[in-house]
Amino acid sequence: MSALAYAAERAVAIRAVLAASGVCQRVFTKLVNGETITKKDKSPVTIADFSAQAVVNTFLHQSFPADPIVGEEDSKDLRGEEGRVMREKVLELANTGLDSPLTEETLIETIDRGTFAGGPNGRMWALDPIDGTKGFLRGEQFAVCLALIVDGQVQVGVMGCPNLPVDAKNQNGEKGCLFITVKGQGAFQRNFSSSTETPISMSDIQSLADASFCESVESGHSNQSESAKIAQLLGITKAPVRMDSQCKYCSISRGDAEVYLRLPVSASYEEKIWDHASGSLLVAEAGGIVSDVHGKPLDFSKGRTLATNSGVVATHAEIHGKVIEVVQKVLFPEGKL
Ligand SMILES: Nc1ncnc2c1ncn2[C@@H]1O[C@H](COP(=O)(O)OS(=O)(=O)O)[C@@H](OP(=O)(O)O)[C@H]1O
Ligand SMILES: [Mg+2]
Ligand SMILES: [Mg+2]
Ligand SMILES: [Mg+2]
Repeated sequence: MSALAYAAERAVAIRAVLAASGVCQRVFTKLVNGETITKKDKSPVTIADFSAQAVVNTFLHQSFPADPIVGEEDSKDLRGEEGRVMREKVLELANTGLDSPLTEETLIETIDRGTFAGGPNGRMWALDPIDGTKGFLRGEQFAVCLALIVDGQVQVGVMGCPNLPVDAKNQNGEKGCLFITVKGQGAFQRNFSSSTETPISMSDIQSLADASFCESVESGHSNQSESAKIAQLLGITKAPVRMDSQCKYCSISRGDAEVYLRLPVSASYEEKIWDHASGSLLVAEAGGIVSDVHGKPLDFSKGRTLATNSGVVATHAEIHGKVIEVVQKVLFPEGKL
């Protein structure tokens, strides 16, 4: 029997995400004020974001040197005299996750391997070294997210969620889980502490009255008053589960909640491919459908953003049509798109 498709990519992605997750956990225990900087759009970035991108990019380059990477971060703030303090910290931290240490020069080069523009052709990796940086800073949920996209289709997704309980029913139990998926091969979860993988699937709810939904913690990332209206119209009575990062996709994929709503707050914001590539494949492989608010599939072939999509609606396949119908009614009451 021939080997499963993308077996090598899956294995390398697991090693890379575990190493980067370890770096993030080490940074968190050391994180102090002043090590967070803010980008032009006011989003935070920490030494952990840079270090984790350097670690993952190093693993990818070792195994797949020809593959381009669409990564969230770049080295701009680490260069020159202004960036020296930050650069030295990032170098030290990144090297805690690597067998062969990077130098200051190779660190910059490695981080900037993530500047690929994306597009419709060929292979590329999409990397969010820390998704949910705000959650990371609060000691709550964040995820290291890596996906392989081939000709615009996500083929492999691996997400490391260091603060996510391995069992949602035991919030005080072991934390740290990895979610793994390859197109056509299903969705799996394993603990950081063991390599045993367990298949996961979305919960097969019979009635929306029993459902609960996930959304962003940040009201600036998803319109929470509209999601409350949608929930009410759907007959959902449970309070929303607010969680940072693609842990939302992971949670619904293993049945902790049934619906993930990300409703656009501003018409001009384009979702980034690294915020959705791995999570959307995980949900699809766990029995769900992921689309934008119009029911259109997410299109990963348009560059670094989902330029032709608006928001995200992820649910079990059985209820997706119904949820989209209500989302449309609430967002576009006059039927205008
Ligand atoms: N305006 C707006 N609308 C939608 N999304 C935005 C917006 N601004 C930022 N971002 C992206 O949100 C990513 C974090 O998403 P979350 O779902 O984790 O939101 S939350 O911060 O937890 O509430 C976050 O990812 P990270 O930067 O990796 O944390 C951003 O890429
Ligand atoms: Mg960010
Ligand atoms: Mg992100
Ligand atoms: Mg990020």
